[in-house]
Amino acid sequence: MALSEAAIKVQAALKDRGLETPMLPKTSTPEQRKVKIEHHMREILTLMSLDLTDDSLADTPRRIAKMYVDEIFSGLDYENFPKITVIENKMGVDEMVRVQDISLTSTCEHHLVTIDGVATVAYLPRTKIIGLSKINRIVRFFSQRPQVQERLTQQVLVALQTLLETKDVAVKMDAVHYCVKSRGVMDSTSSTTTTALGGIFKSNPATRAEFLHQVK
Ligand SMILES: Nc1nc2c(ncn2[C@@H]2O[C@H](COP(=O)(O)OP(=O)(O)OP(=O)(O)O)[C@@H](O)[C@H]2O)c(=O)[nH]1
Ligand SMILES: [Zn+2]
Repeated sequence: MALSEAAIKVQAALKDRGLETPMLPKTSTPEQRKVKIEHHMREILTLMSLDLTDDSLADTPRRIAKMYVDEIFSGLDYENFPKITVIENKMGVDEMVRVQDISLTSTCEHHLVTIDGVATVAYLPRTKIIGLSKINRIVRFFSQRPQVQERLTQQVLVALQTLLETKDVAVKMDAVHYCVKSRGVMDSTSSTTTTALGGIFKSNPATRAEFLHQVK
């Protein structure tokens, strides 16, 4: 399948900025990847002494393979980049558009456990306006990769800057990392905030404050 124009542009912009997820070129189809992942998962679970003949466990390797490729890591494949609707700003909107409390579920790339949080995204329209749901979809696309929160925040910023043809975009994320909560230091109360500010959100203290303070 050919990549969409939006996917090609965003991929190039991330590469340019050194913000792309470290990835190798794909040499197999999603179906081929699932078959191989299932095989390796079977090995891993068996090594952990689980009896995969048990009816509850029997399909776990296949489920994990499907979940990785089609769901939680589907954002590694630009063929899954959302269909983007951008329209000309004919009505001359020049005030901040902000979408808040976008739910965000990602996976930490160091431990492959859940990152659970919310994102807020804002921009100042110039020549283009984007369909609101597309902002949520872009957050979701980049969340569906192994991630560090800092890179995830930056990737959403650069994707939107590219599609909206303006630097004036801001992204904030608050998330709980289960690698901190359910293992390791076992801290169940801390959360992490990251921001990525572009254009006027970075340079103008009033715009920056308007964004950061109106975010809960
Ligand atoms: N900056 C950043 N660090 C992260 C993120 N997710 C996980 N980490 C951290 O990545 C680090 C990996 O550290 P290591 O010392 O190699 O791994 P570890 O021995 O499992 O570390 P502990 O979690 O301290 O047990 C840990 O400090 C994690 O908290 C993230 O999104 N951003
Ligand atoms: Zn982790």
